[in-house]
Amino acid sequence: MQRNGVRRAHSLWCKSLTHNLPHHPSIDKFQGRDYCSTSNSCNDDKSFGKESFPWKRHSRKVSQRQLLFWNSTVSGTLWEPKHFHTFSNDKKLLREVPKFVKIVEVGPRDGLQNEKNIVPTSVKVELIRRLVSAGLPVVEATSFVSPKWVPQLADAKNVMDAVNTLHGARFPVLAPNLKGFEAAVSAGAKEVAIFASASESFSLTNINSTIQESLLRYRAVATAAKEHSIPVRGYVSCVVGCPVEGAVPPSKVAHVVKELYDMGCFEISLGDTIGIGTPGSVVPILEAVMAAVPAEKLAVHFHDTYGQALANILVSLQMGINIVDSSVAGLGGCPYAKGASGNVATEDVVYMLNGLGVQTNVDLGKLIAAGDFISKHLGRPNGSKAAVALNRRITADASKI
Ligand SMILES: CC(C)(COP(=O)([O-])OP(=O)([O-])OC[C@H]1O[C@@H](n2cnc3c(N)ncnc32)[C@H](O)[C@@H]1OP(=O)([O-])[O-])[C@@H](O)C(=O)NCCC(=O)NCCSC(=O)C[C@@](C)(O)CC(=O)[O-]
Repeated sequence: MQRNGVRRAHSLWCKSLTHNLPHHPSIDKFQGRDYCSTSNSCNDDKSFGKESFPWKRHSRKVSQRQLLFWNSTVSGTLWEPKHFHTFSNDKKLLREVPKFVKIVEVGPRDGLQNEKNIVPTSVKVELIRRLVSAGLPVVEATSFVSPKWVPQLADAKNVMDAVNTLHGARFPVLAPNLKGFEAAVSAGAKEVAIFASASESFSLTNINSTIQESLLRYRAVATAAKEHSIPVRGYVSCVVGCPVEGAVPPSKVAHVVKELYDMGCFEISLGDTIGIGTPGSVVPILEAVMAAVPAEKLAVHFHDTYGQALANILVSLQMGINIVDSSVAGLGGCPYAKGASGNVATEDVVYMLNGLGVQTNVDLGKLIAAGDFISKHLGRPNGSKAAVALNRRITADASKI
């Protein structure tokens, strides 16, 4: 079948950033959590307590005024949800926003699958380790797809060998067919994700099959996964529009979502693969999908091509969604969706959620350090606006003391 063969157009920025944000032990709190084990259900423990992560105090002599300034800026206390809760989340407009949002970090997979230069396995593993230690409960680690089509993730087995020694998060991997599923299981994966599309053209380009054919394949994967008690996450790409077909009708999105739900996916992520959605187009899609599948089974996955991702996430939260996919440092783009930019940056999502008083259990300082780590490796600035602003602020504030 003819493929677009469109591959990564990247501009290279050469500025690298190094920052030493203080950090804290935070992965233990997740240890002992159960993994999902049943169809359409996943034992996500939303009760794990928000820990407070006071930054290390510097022991140099400063005045009381300087100390207050330091405490409220560099120390990071302004980032903590408790400082926002009382004056934002009680407002009528934001009443519907959930108290807890689960963030699914897709950077190591969705982010790195599109990189021009292949990232060494050790760097991927270090990135994943840092993301886990920042408190992210789910880190999508890699894909068991054809290395011919996605050479960037050809080291999936090696990544999993290292990831299997980490604790404190779930590490789903993409599996496009039984071959991928079997390879994932033998590499020790405990959760897989299947990825369908709401657009026929994108399905052909991305996985070389029609939507119907792909659903048949995925049913086989879901059945095999059930036999292994492996939870399956579902993705639907192009929920707003397709690079070839243009707008995709919400009813078509709802149909594919329902198919994935009926085959046992415990969670289905709605991907605006090319990042064209606005709240105006996202609301009707969510309405159609939520008429077919309960809101608590849905996640949103916005690329930020038009700068609309945070607005789309906010409106999704107001409609009852409490699972958000994002990518550290805004890494990403799809090799088969020309012009698609990176995912919304996890740092920006956490910053917004902190501002709304929504709990995530993610340590923003450690997350920013993880984003800086991978951005430095890729030789370009961190794609998160919040990370850049906070880094700049820390440097500026530190220089005043
Ligand atoms: C789907 C396939 C595998 C179909 O693959 P195919 O080309 O249609 O053909 P095939 O099934 O006949 O296999 C062809 C060759 O691939 C091998 N093969 C077959 N399956 C596998 C496998 N699992 N792992 C490793 N190798 C595999 C197979 O063994 C054979 O090898 P050969 O005989 O030529 O040496 C292929 O098209 C593919 O890998 N596509 C890549 C899809 C992809 O990863 N896309 C990016 C992720 S999706 C996405 O980004 C969207 C999402 C999820 O993020 C949401 C959003 O952003 O909106």
